[in-house]
Amino acid sequence: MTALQQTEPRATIGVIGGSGLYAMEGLADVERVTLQTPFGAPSDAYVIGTIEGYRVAFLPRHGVGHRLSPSEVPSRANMYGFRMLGVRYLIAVSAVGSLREEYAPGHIVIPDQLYDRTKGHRPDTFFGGGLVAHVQFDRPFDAGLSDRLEQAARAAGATVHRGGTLVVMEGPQFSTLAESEENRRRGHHLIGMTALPEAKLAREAEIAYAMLAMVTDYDCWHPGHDAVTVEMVVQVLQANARLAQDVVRRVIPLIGDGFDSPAHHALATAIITDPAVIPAEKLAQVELLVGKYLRKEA
Ligand SMILES: CSC[C@H]1O[C@H](OP(=O)(O)O)[C@H](O)[C@@H]1O
Ligand SMILES: Nc1ncnc2[nH]cnc12
Repeated sequence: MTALQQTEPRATIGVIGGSGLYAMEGLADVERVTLQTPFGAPSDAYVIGTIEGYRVAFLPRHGVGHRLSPSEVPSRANMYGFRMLGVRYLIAVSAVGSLREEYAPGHIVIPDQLYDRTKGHRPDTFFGGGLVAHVQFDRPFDAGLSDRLEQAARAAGATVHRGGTLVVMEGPQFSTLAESEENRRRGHHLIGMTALPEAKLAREAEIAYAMLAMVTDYDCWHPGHDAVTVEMVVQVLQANARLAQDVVRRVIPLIGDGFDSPAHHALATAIITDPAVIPAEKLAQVELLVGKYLRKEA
């Protein structure tokens, strides 16, 4: 299927899988949807299927086979594509390093803050080009969705930590010891490479976004650990693959038919440009996101 705007809602719940989570288990009535968006092609085809009676759209962030580095993940296309499918609740699964003794490998964290240490090269907004919008981002994760994720993770028997700041680095190299120690001094709890700009774009697409962070290693600061390796990360992910799948399966019915989220109204107070001066091509590009607000103004 190729379409640039939403035609029919196909799923209101989405899951974006990170390292080690390239497919979702237990989906019934599966369809694969290949989308082209005004912001390019997403990481892979979306796989849509039914879990516990609800349609869910899954996308592997790095593509099947893990072809895309963190800097190459096309987050604008990925988030726009989810919105084209009708997704309004997105669970982001991510492998993260721990910067705190108490957040041990194998644990699950539902972070509540982000700190941007990417290098500014990743396209991180749908706006600009004649249409300026400034969404709020003081609370990057949706509280209601995080509550449900926490409940699901506890029900699955995981060791769960609620809250924590995830610092997002550019990568793909892991941190130096000096960087890891500085991240700890700054009070950060976790480190990863992909939550930004993904979370910002979900907000601009008015999708409620929460993260299931799987702790895979202690980064390099921990005296009891050698430098982090991909082998180490993959080993912990493999040992916890079933747990991640179980948490995701359990959170779907908790989201159910949905709930109101501030994220769903993120653009209501964000657009500053006079509709009369927005270029037609720009409007066409983001009609799916802003159409309802601009039509109201007209
Ligand atoms: C394989 S270790 C580093 C890699 O894993 C994480 O990916 P994701 O967030 O998609 O699970 C991390 O951000 C790096 O991209
Ligand atoms: N130590 C680490 N640093 C950055 N991203 C990670 N993803 C998993 N472990 C990580």
